[in-house]
Amino acid sequence: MRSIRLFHTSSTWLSKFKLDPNYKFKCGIEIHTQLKTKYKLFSLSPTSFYSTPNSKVSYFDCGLPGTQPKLNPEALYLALKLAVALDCEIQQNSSFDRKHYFYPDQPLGYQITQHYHPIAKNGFLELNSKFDEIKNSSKKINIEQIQIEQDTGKTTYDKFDKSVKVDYNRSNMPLIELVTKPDFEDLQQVRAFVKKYQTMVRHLDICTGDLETGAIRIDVNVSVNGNPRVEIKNLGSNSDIQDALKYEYTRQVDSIKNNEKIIQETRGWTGTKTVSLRLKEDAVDYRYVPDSELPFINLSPTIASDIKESLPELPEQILQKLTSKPYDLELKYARFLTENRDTLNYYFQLFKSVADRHHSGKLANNWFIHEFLGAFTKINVKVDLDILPANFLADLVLQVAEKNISTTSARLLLLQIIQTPEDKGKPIQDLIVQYDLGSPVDMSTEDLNDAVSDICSEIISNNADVVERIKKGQKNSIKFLIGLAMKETQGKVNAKTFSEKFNELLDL
Ligand SMILES: Nc1ncnc2c1ncn2[C@@H]1O[C@H](COP(=O)(O)OP(=O)(O)OP(=O)(O)O)[C@@H](O)[C@H]1O
Ligand SMILES: [Mg+2]
Ligand SMILES: [Mg+2]
Repeated sequence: MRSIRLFHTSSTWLSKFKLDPNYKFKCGIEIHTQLKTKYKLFSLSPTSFYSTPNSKVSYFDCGLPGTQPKLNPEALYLALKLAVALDCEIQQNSSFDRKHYFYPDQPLGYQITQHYHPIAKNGFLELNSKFDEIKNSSKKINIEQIQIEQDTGKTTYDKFDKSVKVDYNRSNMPLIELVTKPDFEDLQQVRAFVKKYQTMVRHLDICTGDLETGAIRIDVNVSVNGNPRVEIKNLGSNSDIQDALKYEYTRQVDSIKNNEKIIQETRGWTGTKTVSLRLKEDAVDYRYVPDSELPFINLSPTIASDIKESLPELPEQILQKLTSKPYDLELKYARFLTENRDTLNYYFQLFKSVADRHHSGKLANNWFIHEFLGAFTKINVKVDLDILPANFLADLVLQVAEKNISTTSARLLLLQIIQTPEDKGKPIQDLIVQYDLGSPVDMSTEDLNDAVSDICSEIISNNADVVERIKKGQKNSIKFLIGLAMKETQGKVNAKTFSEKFNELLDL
């Protein structure tokens, strides 16, 4: 199989950075995840991602006096899905608290969160070297808790009129904060955990899973050799997380070597280094109090098992399935498919559609991953699966399998379809006719056999040097001759026919 750029194998850059065995790295992370609900957490304004600033704001979202919160049950349901998928203990009773601080993006003067009684506790996510890029064979990351909370608005500094602008569209959007125990022992584990978490929230369909858009925001806490922890807030990409961790670990190790005291503090990441934002002594006193307007959440004792039954297959189960019979995909391709639900669904449909028509579904593997997705990469176009529905790609695969069209023609047709919007949705059979790609397949006809013989003979006489090489044992050079013949016939005759003919004519 040809390899294409869509896939990365292992991350060699990670191995360049080494922890010093004398300085023990310890890390715990906090993940904020924006839930994909229709409405906001405590109001009926629609959630919005790309709307005009301040166009999706209700009275409650901007903290007008007299307005009251009402919990959106969809947010609760999505949080529970994640909690169950991570094997957390769902708390039958939980409640909301007010975390006070004053900032323009927080119009209520406090954030509603779950400080004293979160919705779920004590879960875990297991990493293993079969499916995750970690050094040990397995590593369990314990989850301390999952809490539901509101997002804040967004402030931006406008350079032109030198003012700070506030957009309340994000205010009161539903978030969950997941807090892990400080179980990470190296950087690979953090990276693998975040990746696995991203894939999981996408599969559960509770969040887009993207760090770059801010749908997931991560704070990391690092300590070395039992010294106080330092928190680095708001890391926006996987590489920022890795770079910030490397920088902070090295900084702390150097401090210890220089006998400097490490203090508990919160730092920010500038893109090249971490800088102090505030020390523990200056920590804000949040004056947590239970929210007086929101009732307790009381859940049925069977809620965890009920939700468990309704969960889709989790990414790890899917990977297991894709790498075993009948799919038998290589792990890197299985991983690629698992990262995107639409791609995965397309693959399963294609596989089934080919298998249903009495062919090995495995024919689909190469055609989907290398030929179809590869064609987009080849011409540098964003993958759009709608261009060719799965059952149509299955038609094409079968046309090739039944030798009604050559592999070369099928490849050309895929490129053509991708670049021609008018071809979208047209049946494959019609396109084969439209582009005159049907091969004169009937090899029983003497005419065709003669035509193939003529073409091959001519190529042989025009390429004496290649023929000599083949005769001397470089059998592979025959591919060059086949290529010339295919070009001559514009891919209408398949490679196997030419291969047989060349072998016959050259007495191989
Ligand atoms: N010694 C340690 N070294 C590294 N990380 C630690 C250590 N002790 C605790 N942590 C991590 O610090 C994080 C603490 O998060 P938590 O949300 O409980 O508190 P916080 O950071 O003080 O609160 P806030 O949500 O306001 O930032 C957890 O992820 C935990 O695993
Ligand atoms: Mg926290
Ligand atoms: Mg924190």
